[in-house]
Amino acid sequence: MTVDRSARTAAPSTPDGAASVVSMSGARLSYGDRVLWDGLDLEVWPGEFIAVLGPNGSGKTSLMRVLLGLQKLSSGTVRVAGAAPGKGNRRIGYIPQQRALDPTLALRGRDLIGLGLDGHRWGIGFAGRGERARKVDQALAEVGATAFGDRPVGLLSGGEQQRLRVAQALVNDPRVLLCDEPLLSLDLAHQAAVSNLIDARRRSAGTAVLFVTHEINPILPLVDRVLYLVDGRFRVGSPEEVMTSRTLTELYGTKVEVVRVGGQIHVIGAHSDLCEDTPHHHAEL
Ligand SMILES: Nc1ncnc2c1ncn2[C@@H]1O[C@H](COP(=O)(O)OP(=O)(O)OP(=O)(O)O)[C@@H](O)[C@H]1O
Repeated sequence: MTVDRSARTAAPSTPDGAASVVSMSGARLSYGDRVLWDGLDLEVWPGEFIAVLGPNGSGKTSLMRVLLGLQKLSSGTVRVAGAAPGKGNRRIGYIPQQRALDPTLALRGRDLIGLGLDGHRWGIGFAGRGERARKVDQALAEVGATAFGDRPVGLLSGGEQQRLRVAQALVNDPRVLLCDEPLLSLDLAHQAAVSNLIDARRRSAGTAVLFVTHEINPILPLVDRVLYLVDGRFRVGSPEEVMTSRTLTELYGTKVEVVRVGGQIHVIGAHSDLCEDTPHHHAEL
């Protein structure tokens, strides 16, 4: 399915009559007195790429957890791939925040990817061993991991492990791909490779992408809409609508400058934890 994104960037509608794959209405999440977000209405359409931005602790990972069915909303409703979160998990791919795997883990890369196909089931594996192996090989090749697919994952570099996580998330053709800072620890070449892979998949298969990041620039050309969370407030819209000095000043409640240089967006403000000013994402392995 090829998706016309231009028709949907500013005002989400259903140009091809497709149903949204994520639907949140009046969603509120609070921990005790602390409100992470409230009144969140969000429809995400097949093939759409949404960047989820916000400073530390603004509730980006918590949003992922709600969509995965790991965290209940305080109020409001949420549906993912046409079902309550947790029920439709097989249609959700998830790339978690990078954490180094245990060096003693006796699991090969191809086993990790295989878990994305049938890890939710006990006993009987994916129908047809040949078909399963073919899908795993294809997923390994897509992330350029064929050469290390048979090595124990715990002995791989952080970037190699991350590429396997991407393959695992995509191997089951998810309708929704949730990415929690998937480019962290990747060098620039692999940041581009992983971004392009995700982009190609959503264009060819209509997979919707929610992509949590502190830095929008590496993915800016791919982004249809931004969901920007700050201290209980949020804005949703195209990068041109949201990433402006006026909007971010309103959101942060303090003077923020958005500067565009050479096709990149830089956010400059009083907070040290503002998005896009954190260069650690470019760390080499
Ligand atoms: N189960 C929980 N109970 C209480 N507070 C929680 C719980 N889970 C998260 N929080 C708090 O909610 C806030 C939002 O956390 P979350 O991990 O969603 O933020 P984030 O935007 O992903 O942050 P970061 O950019 O640092 O990864 C944090 O202050 C966190 O401590």
